[in-house]
Amino acid sequence: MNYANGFGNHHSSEAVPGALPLGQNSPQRVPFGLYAEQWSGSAFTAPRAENRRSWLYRLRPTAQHPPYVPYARDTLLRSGPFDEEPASPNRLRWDPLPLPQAPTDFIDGLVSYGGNGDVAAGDGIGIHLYAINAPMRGRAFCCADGEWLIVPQQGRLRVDTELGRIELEPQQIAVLPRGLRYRVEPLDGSARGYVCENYGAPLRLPELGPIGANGLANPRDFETPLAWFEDRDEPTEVVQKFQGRLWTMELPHSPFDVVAWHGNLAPYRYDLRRFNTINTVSFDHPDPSIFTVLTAPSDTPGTANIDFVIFPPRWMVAERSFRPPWFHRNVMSEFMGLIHGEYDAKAGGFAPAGASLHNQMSGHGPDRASYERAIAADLAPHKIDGAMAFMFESRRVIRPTRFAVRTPLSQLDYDECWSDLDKARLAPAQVPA
Ligand SMILES: O=C(O)Cc1cc(O)ccc1O
Ligand SMILES: [Fe+2]
Repeated sequence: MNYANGFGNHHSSEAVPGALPLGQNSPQRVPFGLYAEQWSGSAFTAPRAENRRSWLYRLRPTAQHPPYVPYARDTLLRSGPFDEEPASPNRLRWDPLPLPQAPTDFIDGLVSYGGNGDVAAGDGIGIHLYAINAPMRGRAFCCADGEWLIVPQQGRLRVDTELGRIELEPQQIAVLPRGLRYRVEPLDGSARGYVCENYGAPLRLPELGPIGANGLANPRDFETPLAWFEDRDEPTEVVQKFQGRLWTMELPHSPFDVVAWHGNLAPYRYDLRRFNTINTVSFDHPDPSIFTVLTAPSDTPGTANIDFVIFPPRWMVAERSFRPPWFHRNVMSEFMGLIHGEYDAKAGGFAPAGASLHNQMSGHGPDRASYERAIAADLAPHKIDGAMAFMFESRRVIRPTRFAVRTPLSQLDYDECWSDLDKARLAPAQVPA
């Protein structure tokens, strides 16, 4: 298809031969009278390894637009600071987000569940779900507040972006950099999924350390779309998320008019089924960081603004071990979603398109049924198959939105999944007086 491979590469692409200037970025006269525009995703002076920018050659400069005005429709999209509700030490879990009845496109079908940090400080994340049944017709979206990691759960999407077209299906993900304009179309009538909006440093591949040069998500499996454009003089509403609010303006033409581009700031997709999962071949359940697909670092080494972690199909072979996720309290906060199947720590209640939140230091772990099953299991090699769960793990407490707290999807009985775990048995003589 129309993609170039590799993570963070410098790509060059032209939808019309001869549109891309050679040997320089900004010639006195750009071929065909196109406008050269630099799109900077990092400070000019960021070190090379962090520096991200692309040069776009387009029919009109982005600068040519009327003023933005506040977006009039009600929206459940929220941003940091998340202060609608107190942060709660309680474990939270939600039933699947239903698909809409009325026609709803991607912009209006976004519902924020929570987040942390502050868009103004460029630190933290927003967590949204989408449930949609209509294309963004005559509309484009753009987020100036952060990059968007899109995790489809149901239904294929086509994401037309300024730099090219991405097709996505469940078990694939896309990352859309800050400032990119795009429109989303469900290809199967309706679609549903999760979004992590990252206000901080962009997502990148984790270090591999002693794993070596290969493994986990391999760079060559990341796909960036090639240049594509449309020359349509039809009114298009551009909705921009800026400092936590939506703004809108209308262009008399399509904003998808980039005929050629080159650089290393670009959207990309990745198929989670390509993940080279690494796990124990001896004993004990490793820390789930071994399943990190992408990480967005913070200024504290090894402590991510957000780690995107998956729980893909894999062989469980650990000997003499409790194989599911262990009981746990974590300084990092954990928001989980399920694309399909059953998650090995939860025999019930955690459904595809549902979600859970285990915040900093809240005790969590396998429910009673999963625990009983695991301690009784015959420890023959066993394949966890037909399931794909994921986690957005963040250094800061994830504060729920009002929607998340008040929606009837919120499972008020979530604590019950641990309440009937039996007490450990000691003989009276073993207990200190
Ligand atoms: O289910 C969870 O809470 C996520 C998780 C998974 C795992 O394999 C180990 C620890 C952990 O927190
Ligand atoms: Fe956990």
